[in-house]
Amino acid sequence: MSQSESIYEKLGGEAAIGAVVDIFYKKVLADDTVNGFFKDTDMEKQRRHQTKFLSFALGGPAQYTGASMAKAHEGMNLQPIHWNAIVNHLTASLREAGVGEGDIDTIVSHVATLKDDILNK
Ligand code: HEM
Repeated sequence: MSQSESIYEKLGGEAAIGAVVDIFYKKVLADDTVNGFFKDTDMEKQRRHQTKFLSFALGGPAQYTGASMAKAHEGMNLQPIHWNAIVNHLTASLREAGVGEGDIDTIVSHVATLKDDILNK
């Protein structure tokens, strides 16, 4: 186990992410605080989005070639209430998927570094 192993690798890579994606996806779409942002997003795109989202949040491989976080959320004018909802769904999904509390703390700390890039864009 290398010292640089990311949480993404530790959880089992892309396959393990799939389980979390399904849980997270259901929670996000069931939540009126945030589901409106995804109303024009089709299922296929949604799944890809969530997989990228989680890979990004978990420090996955540098295979992500999409927009910067500021660019990806440009024009959405996301506010703290939306941010908190997403982070809460992420935390609950990781917990349900059996990820340990220590790893969840690490993930939430990492995601927090993206906050300024994502809000008010
Ligand atoms: C927790 C931190 C977040 C991360 C790591 C994240 C990650 C991403 C990624 C990787 C993309 C795809 C960009 C691309 O394909 O070029 C994206 C797009 C998007 N994000 Fe986020 N995001 C976060 C927070 C949020 C929040 C708080 C909301 C709204 C409640 C949101 C709503 C969206 C929407 C609507 C899209 C576009 C989906 C589409 O392509 O139709 N994101 N995000």
